[in-house]
This record gives sequence, structure tokens and C-alpha cells, in this order.
Amino acid sequence: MMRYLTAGESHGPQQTTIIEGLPANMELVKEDINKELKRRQGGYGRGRRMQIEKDQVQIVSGVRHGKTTGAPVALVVENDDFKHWTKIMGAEPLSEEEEKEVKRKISRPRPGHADLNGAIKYGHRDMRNVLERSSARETTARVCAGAVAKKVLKTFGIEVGGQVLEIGGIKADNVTYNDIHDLQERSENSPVRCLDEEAAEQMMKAIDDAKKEGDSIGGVVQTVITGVPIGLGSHVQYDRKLDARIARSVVSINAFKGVEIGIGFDAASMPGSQVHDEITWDKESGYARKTNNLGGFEGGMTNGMPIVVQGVMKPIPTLYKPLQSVDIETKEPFAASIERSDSCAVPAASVVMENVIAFEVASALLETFGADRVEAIAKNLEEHNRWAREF
Ligand SMILES: Cc1cc2nc3c(=O)[nH]c(=O)nc-3n(C[C@H](O)[C@H](O)[C@H](O)COP(=O)(O)O)c2cc1C
Ligand SMILES: C=C(O[C@@H]1CC(C(=O)O)=C[C@@H](OP(=O)(O)O)[C@H]1O)C(=O)O
Repeated sequence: MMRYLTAGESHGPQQTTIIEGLPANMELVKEDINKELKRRQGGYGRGRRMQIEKDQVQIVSGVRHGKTTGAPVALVVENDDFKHWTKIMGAEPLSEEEEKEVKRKISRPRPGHADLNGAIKYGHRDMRNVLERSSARETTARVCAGAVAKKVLKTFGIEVGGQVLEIGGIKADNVTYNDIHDLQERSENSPVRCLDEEAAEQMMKAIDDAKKEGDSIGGVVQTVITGVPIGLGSHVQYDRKLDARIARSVVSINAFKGVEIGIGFDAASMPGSQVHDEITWDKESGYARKTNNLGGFEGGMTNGMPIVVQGVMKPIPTLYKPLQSVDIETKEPFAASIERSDSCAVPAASVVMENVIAFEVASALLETFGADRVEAIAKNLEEHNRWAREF
């Protein structure tokens, strides 16, 4: 099983990722990861922090001379902002003098963020101890893992793309694309990662308006994965269902409140005859479907059609015109703390979603076809595809 852990505070020294269970002999260079980090940092609507950070990865374990060795891969991205926060974020105990110098404690929780629940749960009267880890800065480390997973997938001809479908109630209309490369290229060329240029303009205006009003907006993003073999995941146990694992990974992204596979919620109001994807077979390509309403999944297993997933991001919780909150020291009503903030991070979050889903799919691929050596996996996959075609 491939798994990963992340560590790191938003204004601490670094973000750290450890990935376990990667095959040996896979080509992996810094650029594979840096390009995803750059995509995550982009997108219209982000705040000033993204001008401070220039995320660059250091590969500190598990790779030698451009190839994985099979050992855990450890990745580090330094937080450039740490230099402004060394006193506040250092690991060493502070003297009384230093304690006084250090910025005020955060005692006014922001509605919508992790501040209050985390403070009560862990007993922190300074909510910075919660804020630092709950910040979506952590998605840098998750994108490091996802970028490596994308490399696994690409090695076996599986491609990941994505787009923004909605921001602040403005929906992309009639979005069509030729193939996954077309989707990748066209979303890359839009500041909001949206294929509908007219809608993209309106989305940017909505972001500007929200910012002017000290407000924030959310949206809907989509991930598409093509070239997936039939049979990743399994119907036999709840925690082996790959669609369920993907759903968990999506809702785990900061500020995500919902997930859909394929037509998702629309299926509720449609008859079965219009929902289920009819099965075809031909000698060349084997089994296929006439439509892909179910987003590539039946029984928790891939059916060979593209994986299609939508995720819903709520508006950013930190508001420059803050909502009402309560000061935990005085119990008096107050306006919530204002921290430097993005006004919309939907385009950036679409990159995060591609990466967390890529990790789940790569992990399922390695479970099915072996995880020791790239060459052996390639052979197993080829044999499986032949088997499935002729079955
Ligand atoms: C890419 C990205 C950037 C974000 N930027 C901010 C931000 O600048 N300010 C903020 O309050 N929340 C931001 N968030 C959302 C919070 O991290 C999130 O709401 C918080 O961790 C609470 O978790 P929950 O919303 O999942 O319940 C961002 C989320 C993502 C995915
Ligand atoms: C640092 C990132 O996003 C941060 C996510 C975030 C939050 O509360 O989630 C709050 C902001 O932090 P700061 O106050 O330091 O600007 C964002 O900038 C990042 O995406 O790399």
C-alpha cells in the first residue's frame, strides 16, 4: 500500500512529506514536483502570501541519480515567510522577555475556520497553535505527494487534468474539450482555470467584487483522469472502494464541503434508463461505455472510462469584514480576527484536488499490479489490459 504523511506549520520552517510504498526504478526529478507546486500557487484571487513564497522542493530521501530506489521518499518545501516569524514560530522555549515581544495571542476564533474547535480540543488558549496547522499551506505538502503520484500514473499512460466549473455562482457553460491534453492546456491558460472564457471573465469580476467588499467566494472544481485500467479498487470491502477513497481525499481538502462522482446529485432526479452507461465491446479496444454518467465507477471499481469527480469549496472563512465571534478570554462578542487571506482560492484548490485524487488512483494501481519495480508493474498491467479486452 502506498501512503503518505505531511508535517509543517504555515509560518514554520518547512512543509515535509514522506511517501512510503513507491516502486523502485521510476524516474523522478525535482521538476516533476516543482511544476505542480507552481500550478498550486497560481490562480486568480490569492492573497499576498503567494508573492512571498516561491515553492521549490528538495528531494532528501529515496531518490538516487534521478530514479526512485524503493525506499521512502522524503520531500521538503521551505516556507520563505518563516524568516519573518522565527520568534513567533520557533521550537525553543521563550524567556519572559521574549514572550512579551511576541505578537498577541489569537483569542477571537474565525467562524468557518478550525480555530475554536481545535482550541477547545487541544486546550490552546492561543489559537495560533491551531491556525498554523489547519492552514491550507499544508496542501503544498499534499501536492508534493500528488506530483509523485502523477508521475507514477504517467509512467503507465494515465493522465490527470482538471478545470473550474463554477465560482461565486457563475457557472461555466457547455464546456467541451477534445482530449485530456486539450483540457490540461486550456485550463492552464485561464487565470481561473476555466475553459469558458466568457464565464472566466465574470468569475474574475466576482472575485474582485468580493475582495472589495471584504468578502470571499467559493465554487466547484472538476478532476478528470484518463487511461485508467478496468478494476482498480474493489467491491469486496468498504475501505477498498476506490470511489469512496477518492471522496474522502476530496473532502479532506481545506474548505471542501462536498464531492460528486460523474453526474452525482443529478442522478437523484433521473430514471435509471438515462443514468446507467450501456456496455459495448469490440475486438480492438474491448469493453467500453456509450456514456460516462457514473464517472468511471461501478461497485467501487474503475470501469475503464475516465474518472470524473467534482468537488465543492466553500468561501474562504477569513473575512476582511469579519463576522461576529466571541473572545475566549472575556467571553464578550467581538469581530473575528483578521488574518492575511485569500479572497478566492478555487483555482488553486482545483490543482490540489487533482493531486489528492491522483494519489488515491496511483495507490490503487500499485495495489493491483505490484509495487516493487516499474518494469514488473508495466508487464502486469499490459497482461491485465489484454485479459480485460478479451474477457
Ligand atoms: C488553496 C487554499 C487556500 C486557502 N486559503 C485560505 C485563506 O487564505 N484564508 C482562510 O481563512 N482560509 C483559507 N482556506 C480554507 C481554510 O484552510 C479552511 O477553511 C480551514 O482549514 C478550515 O477547514 P474546513 O473549511 O475544511 O472545515 C484555503 C483553502 C485552500 C484549499
Ligand atoms: C500559505 C498558503 O495559503 C494560506 C492558507 C490560509 C488558510 O487559512 O488556510 C491562510 C493564508 O495564510 P497567510 O496568512 O500566511 O497568508 C493563505 O496564504 C498556501 O496556500 O501556500
